[in-house]
Amino acid sequence: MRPPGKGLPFSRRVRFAWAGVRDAWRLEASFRSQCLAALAALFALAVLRPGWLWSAIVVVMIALVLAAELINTALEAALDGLHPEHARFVQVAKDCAAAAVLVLSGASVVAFACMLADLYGQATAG
Ligand SMILES: Nc1ncnc2c1ncn2[C@@H]1O[C@H](COP(=O)(O)OP(=O)(O)OP(=O)(O)O)[C@@H](O)[C@H]1O
Repeated sequence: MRPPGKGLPFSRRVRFAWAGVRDAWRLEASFRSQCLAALAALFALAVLRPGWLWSAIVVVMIALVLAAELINTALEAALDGLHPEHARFVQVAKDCAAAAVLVLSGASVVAFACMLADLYGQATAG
């Protein structure tokens, strides 16, 4: 027997995914901050016009950070629901998921700084 929710039309699955984004926005202050930082970075791309390659790198980094935060939120919600009591394995799982977000956030900042350095180098060379 097919599990409920499987084989639904694409539009229904997009609605489920959008509901997940709304839940993360409602529940997680860090997701809201990351969305605002992403908007600021996209605005910077629109103003600075660093070229297709840098734009692609920045957009991919934004997507990775937001996706990692969504997975982190999903893991936290599942663990809190399934095992609300204090447990070492919950701590390890939550801390590792948070570390994944931190690693990607740090890499994003470095990539953005490299883009700015490259643009500065081009501006001062010419
Ligand atoms: N049930 C638990 N058992 C053991 N440690 C836990 C448990 N719940 C939370 N912790 C510890 O407390 C920290 C904070 O947990 P919490 O669920 O508040 O997530 P958070 O770090 O605030 O994440 P976010 O800011 O993304 O919501 C976790 O990283 C973990 O180390």
